Amino acid sequence: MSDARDRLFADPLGETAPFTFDRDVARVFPDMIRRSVPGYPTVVALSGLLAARFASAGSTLYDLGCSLGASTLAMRRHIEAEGCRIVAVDNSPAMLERCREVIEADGHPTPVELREGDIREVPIEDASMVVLNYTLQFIPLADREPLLARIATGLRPGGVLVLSEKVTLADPALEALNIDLHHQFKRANGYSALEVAQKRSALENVLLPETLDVHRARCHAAGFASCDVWFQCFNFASLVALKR
Ligand SMILES: Nc1ncnc2c1ncn2[C@@H]1O[C@H](C[S@+](CC[C@H]([NH3+])C(=O)[O-])CC(=O)[O-])[C@@H](O)[C@H]1O
Ligand SMILES: O=C(O)C(=O)Cc1ccccc1
Repeated sequence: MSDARDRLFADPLGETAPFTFDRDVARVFPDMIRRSVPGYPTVVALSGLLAARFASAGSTLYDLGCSLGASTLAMRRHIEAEGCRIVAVDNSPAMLERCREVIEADGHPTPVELREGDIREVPIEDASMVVLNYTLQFIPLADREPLLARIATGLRPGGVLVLSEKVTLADPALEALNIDLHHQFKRANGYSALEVAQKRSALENVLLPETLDVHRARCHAAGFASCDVWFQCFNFASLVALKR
């Protein structure tokens, strides 16, 4: 059921409406994100290893913009510390409904609390790990630093933020190359040129990528002691930020 093929942009749409996380997207989401985001399966799986390393006893791990719970499941399987729980948040009712089914079917004993809400408003408390896997890119630019500052405050000393994003490159030749390679990746995964073009137009002004320099500087400004890239594939990167 969750392996339904993404054909949402396959037929000519005339004017493409802005991208939203509705019921249609939720139905095909695992297929869509796997075929669209180079490195996604690796980043999600390795988020689990980071959970094994960073989860501390009695703490909360947050999955902000959890979609169908892929990062939550990866963390849940790898936490070694006692008495942890996961709070997974998404503001799309369609995503959260399907996420609930996925989490229940998983049946692992670590408790997961699902919250339907805006990650800009959810309290972050007594956290050892916060994951923003491909979610900050949908938050208005002005709201990003206040969100990261609240995360830094809510983390325990020694805690970690995992921040995965589509990024832009300041060098125009590298930017053009990475966009081309990303489109080639999507074509190699079975998307037509029309699907690539229509989805790109739907994401305009919805998904706002920034440079890695901007992300690193914002993490520092928000109160993280250290921040850098641990994974990158074309114009998709994942950073860790550490709280001292
Ligand atoms: N303000 C917001 N508040 C709450 N949720 C939001 C907000 N804005 C967007 N979302 C949610 O963020 C998620 C982004 S997808 C994350 C993948 C997941 N992390 C994964 O590891 O599979 C990435 C992508 O589709 O490229 C969607 O489910 C939105 O509803
Ligand atoms: O598909 C794209 O071009 C993307 O940039 C990533 C993406 C993946 C899933 C939903 C929205 C954006």
